[in-house]
This record gives sequence, C-alpha cells and structure tokens, in this order.
Amino acid sequence: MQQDSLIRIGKINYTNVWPIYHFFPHERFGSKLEWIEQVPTGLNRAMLAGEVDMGAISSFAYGESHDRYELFPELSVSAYGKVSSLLLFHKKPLRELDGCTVVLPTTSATTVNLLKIILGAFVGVTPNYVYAAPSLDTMMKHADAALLIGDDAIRASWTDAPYEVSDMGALWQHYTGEWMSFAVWAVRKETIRQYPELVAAVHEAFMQSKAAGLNNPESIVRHAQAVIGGTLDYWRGYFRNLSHDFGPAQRRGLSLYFRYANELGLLPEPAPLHMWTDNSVTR
Ligand SMILES: C=C(O[C@@H]1C=C(C(=O)O)C=C[C@H]1O)C(=O)O
Repeated sequence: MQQDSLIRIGKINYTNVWPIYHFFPHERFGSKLEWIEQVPTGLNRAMLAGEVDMGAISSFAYGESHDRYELFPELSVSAYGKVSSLLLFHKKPLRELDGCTVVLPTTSATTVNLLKIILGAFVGVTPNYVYAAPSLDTMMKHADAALLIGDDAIRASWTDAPYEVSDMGALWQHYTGEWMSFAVWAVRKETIRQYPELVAAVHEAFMQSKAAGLNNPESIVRHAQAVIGGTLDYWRGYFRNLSHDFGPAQRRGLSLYFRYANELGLLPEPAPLHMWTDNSVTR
C-alpha cells in the first residue's frame, strides 16, 4: 500500500519560484511529500485552512497570520528594484489616478497592497480599487489602470498594448531605497511540532536545490523559454533581477512594507518576522 504523504508543500505556479524548486531532490523523500501548485492567493488560503503545510505564500498573507507560521531563513522571492513581473499598466500618469478605477488581480496579495502603499503613501492619490481575473484586455475595458503579477504580467509585457507600464519593484526601491520580498517560505507551527526532522530535511533540500539553481541557471532559463516562450536573453535577465535570499537586507525591506501596510490600515499590526531555526535535534 502507498504511504500517505506527511507534508503538503505549496508551489506558486509562476516561473519566479523555479530557481528554488527546479533541482529539488524528490527521490530523497519517497512519497512523504505532496506538491500543490496554485496561484499565490490560492496557496495563501490553503495554508490558512491547513490544507497546505509549508511553502511559498504572499508575504502579505504571512503578515496577516504571522502567529501561525515560522519563516524559512534564506528563502524568498525578492528584488532590489525592477522585477519585470509585477506591472501596473496605466492609461494616464500615476499622479492623475486619483478617483480613477484601478483593477487588481485576484491572484495577488503582496503586490496589490504594495500598489496601495505606493499610490497612497508616495504618489498621494486614492483610486477606486476593484478586483478581477488577471486578463489585461478585460481589465482595461472599463478602467484606467490594471495590475498583473507573475507569468500573466510577463506575457502582457510582450504584447504591444498602448499603455504606460510601471514596475512595482522599481517604484518601491525608488521611494524607499529598500529591497522588497514578494513571497516568503512559511511553515505552519503545527507541522514543525509534528515533524521537526522532516521539516529540517525539507529545508536542507530546498537550500541544496537553490544552490544547484544558482550554479546552473541555464537549465532553468531554457526550461522557462520552452514552457512560456520569449528569448533566452529575456529569461537570463529576468532571473538575474530576482533574488531568492532572505537575509538582513530583504528582512529590513519587508519589515518596512509591513510598517506602511499597518499605517495605511491594511494590516492590523506591523508583523514581526518569526524565523524558523532547526531545533529538530533537541525537540
Ligand atoms: C515576483 C513575483 O512575486 C509574486 C507576488 C505575489 C503577490 O503579489 O502576492 C506572491 C508571490 C510572488 O510570486 C511575481 O509574481 O512575479
């Protein structure tokens, strides 16, 4: 009889996480792990509901429910500046968006709130926000601006749509001088209590997978081109702009984001970062 999996791991179904997952040593874990692939908001909800035990979620979703999770150190989806897959398409300049309709994608939690911070706190405008599925043509029909994330943003950036395009990572860096972490690697506290050794082994495996990805980016670049399209040079540049680290610089940027989110009433408190440490030997 096949053994039921012990830990369910979320995988965001965008290329931006591939550098961490691509070389994961699946053979090491037999049938102990199950993989659940969804858009970020799907994983945010599933983690909260206990249907997924660990994996990448929107940093904002961690901020909303930080009491339930610990964060894997050195894993995130982050950037210092331009990201190329977090894009606002707009018909007029940002400072003219006051009272205008801005459409937000139902796939995102971090970036929709980042946009609210950028427009509300830095540009100084208050648009009317509505949510829709991530399809640029439909979103723009009755709106002045639309936000897209992940591969939806990448594909839309390759069309010759007649809009201005603003990169959310570049704007955050412009206004704050800081890094931004869009996704973090969260683990449910129950899972850490239940399977401390397995959680530690999965962390170790992700670190090895990430190191292998950094050593061999070309295989990820070629895979992205085969699956999504575009040129090899596009993907080389795309992955070069992303960082999957979660060190002091990324943590400082994310903490600043949480402070702004709290000041604007988007989060009930500026969420602290609870970092996981490997106590599996002493637990
Ligand atoms: C860098 C990206 O960050 C993503 C943005 C997220 C969000 O806005 O909630 C969540 C996970 C990340 O995959 C991207 O979508 O390309």
